[in-house]
Amino acid sequence: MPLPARSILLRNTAALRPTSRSFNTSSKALSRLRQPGEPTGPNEPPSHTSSPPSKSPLKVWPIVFIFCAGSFMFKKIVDQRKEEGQYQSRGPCFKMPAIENLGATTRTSPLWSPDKVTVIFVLGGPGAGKGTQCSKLVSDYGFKHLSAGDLLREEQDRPGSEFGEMIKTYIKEGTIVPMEVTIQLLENAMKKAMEEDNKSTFLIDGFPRKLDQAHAFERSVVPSKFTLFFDAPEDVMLERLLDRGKTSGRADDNIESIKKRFRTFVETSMPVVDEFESQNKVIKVNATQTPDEVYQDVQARLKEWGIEPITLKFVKTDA
Ligand SMILES: Nc1ncnc2c1ncn2[C@@H]1O[C@H](COP(=O)(O)OP(=O)(O)OP(=O)(O)O)[C@@H](O)[C@H]1O
Ligand SMILES: O=c1ccn([C@@H]2O[C@H](COP(=O)(O)O)[C@@H](O)[C@H]2O)c(=O)[nH]1
Repeated sequence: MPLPARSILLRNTAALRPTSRSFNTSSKALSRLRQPGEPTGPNEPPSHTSSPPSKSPLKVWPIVFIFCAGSFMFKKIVDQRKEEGQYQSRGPCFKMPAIENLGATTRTSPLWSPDKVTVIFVLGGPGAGKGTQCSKLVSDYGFKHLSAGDLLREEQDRPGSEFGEMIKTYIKEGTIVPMEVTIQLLENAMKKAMEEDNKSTFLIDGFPRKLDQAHAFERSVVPSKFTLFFDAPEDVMLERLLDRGKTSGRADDNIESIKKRFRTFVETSMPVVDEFESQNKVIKVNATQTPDEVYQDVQARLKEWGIEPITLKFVKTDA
């Protein structure tokens, strides 16, 4: 802030001059001889009316100094709060300017039409089996699978990423990374899959985890077709996650992080499912069954939405 603060100061110096008369020794001397409101001389108006501003720059320095010190202290406090906000476990109170500058969420109309680009959101509690089912769908339906969590972990580990540390903290705490980052990562990955692999149907796994993400994505990227929701109770998910944690190497597959993730899921992510449900855009599947049983249900439900597998069967021939 040094420059704006200085330019304000320069403008204010002129504005402050009239009031600085009280610091002028000659004015002080005169006021000692006068009663309040008494004219300052035979041809002078009473003292409560304005008199010409003093030209001496010396008189404004105390005010300039106080202003500078105040601005400096204010900037220090703002900087400190920004830093604290970035590492708060329940989400930041200040966003980094760099995040605000990310373009994906600033559009007021969608980048793509739902006629050209199909997005299926995949939601469910941590460990419900979203990733497992997405893998199966990819091989049978040719969808492009994009996991928001995987994209965030990739960005976290990318050398030189300005968001790496922040993402790490949010993931460990099981809270939701500011939507600007996640939506930009998703948009980039979608563009890449369209350009390089000619994909136009996306399974977006583990997103949107918060209402603001859902609204921003549908407003600025593309409206979703529907949401595939994998439903399982916490005890089932906990057992799966602890088991996965033995080999996953994930920083959040431990009991402390899992509890926080469950809480975030109930408080922050379920409202997203409820909102889509109210729009009749949710396919809910019982995720406590075996992976194959869950998948059978998924396939049956997709068929109801007119979505069929594209799997090519290779038949062995004699030639
Ligand atoms: N239906 C199932 N029955 C038993 N185990 C399952 C089932 N589906 C997935 N799993 C196992 O549970 C663990 C979590 O599955 P998966 O990674 O697919 O869940 P997820 O919903 O994507 O989790 P997260 O949200 O944490 O990424 C994995 O170890 C997986 O092998
Ligand atoms: O939209 C999202 C998706 C994920 N996160 C963070 O990542 C972790 C892990 O996500 P998984 O889907 O389990 O891989 C999640 O707990 C969040 O901290 C996010 O912030 N926003």
